[in-house]
Amino acid sequence: MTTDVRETAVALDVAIAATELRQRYGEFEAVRGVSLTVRRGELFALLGTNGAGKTTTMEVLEGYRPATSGTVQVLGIDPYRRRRALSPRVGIMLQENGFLSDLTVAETIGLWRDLHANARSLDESLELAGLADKARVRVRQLSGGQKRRLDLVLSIIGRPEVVFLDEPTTGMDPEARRTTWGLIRDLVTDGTTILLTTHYLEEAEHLASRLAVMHEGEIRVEGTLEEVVGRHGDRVSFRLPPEIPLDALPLIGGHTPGVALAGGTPVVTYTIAGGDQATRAHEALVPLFAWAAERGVALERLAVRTASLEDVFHSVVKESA
Ligand SMILES: Nc1ncnc2c1ncn2[C@@H]1O[C@H](COP(=O)(O)OP(=O)(O)OP(=O)(O)O)[C@@H](O)[C@H]1O
Repeated sequence: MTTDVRETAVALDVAIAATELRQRYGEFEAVRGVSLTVRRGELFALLGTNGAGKTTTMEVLEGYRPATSGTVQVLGIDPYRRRRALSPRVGIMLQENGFLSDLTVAETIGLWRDLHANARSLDESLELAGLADKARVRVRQLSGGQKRRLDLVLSIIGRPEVVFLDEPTTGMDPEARRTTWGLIRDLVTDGTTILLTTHYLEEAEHLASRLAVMHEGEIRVEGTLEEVVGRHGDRVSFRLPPEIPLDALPLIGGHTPGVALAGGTPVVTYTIAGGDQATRAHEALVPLFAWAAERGVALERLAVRTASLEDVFHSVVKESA
């Protein structure tokens, strides 16, 4: 099989693939064996701590640098060796934009339009950027959030099949962020494949079909939001009844509780993982209520909640500490 045939075969339903990707900067290994697959039409969110290796991973996938080891493919093509073949099909929004800040918004869009065969019109681009009234304004006079929005629109001006968005909504106010999410969702609806990095967990919750949390160069957690938080477990919590000593708290499903102070009051929390996600909280509550009834105590402020993405994120960092 020639390289091209093999590449095409892989490209049918996988848009982005990295296998055992490693990236060194001198002695420092920034990415340590990352494997991920993004299917066509999917939005995959790469989350992680500062310095986790997200941007580095993106840069290798974008073809900015060759991988130190491992393989990467975008639309079945090696993004570094065949960057020119790939570039009309890929849109890239970097963390730092490279605008010529003396140009007006319209001139900047015009410049980008000239680079693409099937570019969106100036009017559509201004509309998508929410900058219809800023066409004659110089780019340097835009706010940080407006520049991000313009940058996003420039990355999709040529209607790419795959888009890399590195922290696309940083610096945007909550309203602008919501509008931008709408734009990103529309791209996905139209079949665009998107790999996005973000520090806003809510952004991943809103947009991602699948997500991964990176830390220290590795993917530590990966899956759909439901899978990721489901694996982490449900939380059952209540105020510790004053008359109950800590060692009298029951085991629930074999788990001991954690006790932490919340506003000066000890709060008991059980993390219920494994089992049937749909019913495990219920199964945990049955023996807990029996225990409380036996002792004649009420479980004050009883709450059951599924783990949040934030819980998952913090535990990834804590496990490494
Ligand atoms: N050109 C470079 N030369 C040397 N080290 C680098 C270079 N670029 C990145 N690094 C280091 O590699 C690690 C990963 O950086 P990277 O920018 O990929 O992380 P990140 O997950 O995108 O972080 P952030 O969320 O802060 O943007 C960091 O420790 C960073 O200091």
